[in-house]
Amino acid sequence: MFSRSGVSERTFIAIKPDGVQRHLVGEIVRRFERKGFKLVGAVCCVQASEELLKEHYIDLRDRPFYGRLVKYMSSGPVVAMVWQGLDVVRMARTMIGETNPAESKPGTIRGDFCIEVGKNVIHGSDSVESAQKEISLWFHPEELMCWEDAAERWIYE
Ligand SMILES: Nc1ncnc2c1ncn2[C@@H]1O[C@H](COP(=O)(O)OP(=O)(O)OP(=O)(O)O)[C@@H](O)[C@H]1O
Repeated sequence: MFSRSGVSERTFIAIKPDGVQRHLVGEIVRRFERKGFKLVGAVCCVQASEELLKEHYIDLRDRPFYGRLVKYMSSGPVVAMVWQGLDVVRMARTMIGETNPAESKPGTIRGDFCIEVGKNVIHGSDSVESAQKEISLWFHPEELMCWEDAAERWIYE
């Protein structure tokens, strides 16, 4: 197992129903893989319950779009994933872009693949604490894999 401290940081990434419907799953997974991050958990095509989504977005419960957001997220299958690597929470947010795709730079996922905030194709945890909470909400501990990535010695110094 690669032992550098920090490499074991994990983040929760979900491809939202519009990302699945628009056939972006392969493209998004490819970006995270090619960056060098390690996939340690995935539930491909899960229909999230309203109960889970309300808990996931609990911090936004007073926002006017909360009901619409829960409906959008439960409107079709999502792909839920856990990615691991050095500083992965922050770097994944950089790869994803701004909440509003219109403010996201080309080269980011939202900058390249979507237009409106209410259909922004992907979720990524915004802090290490949120990632821990979200991972435990969406996954049982035994669903997460510890595995040795042979490429790690070519990714980290
Ligand atoms: N003004 C809005 N109108 C409609 N939906 C919105 C609006 N603002 C945010 N949302 C939706 O709520 C989600 C969560 O909002 P938040 O402010 O936490 O942004 P985020 O952290 O970039 O997004 P996410 O948590 O999905 O990664 C957004 O990704 C988007 O789908």
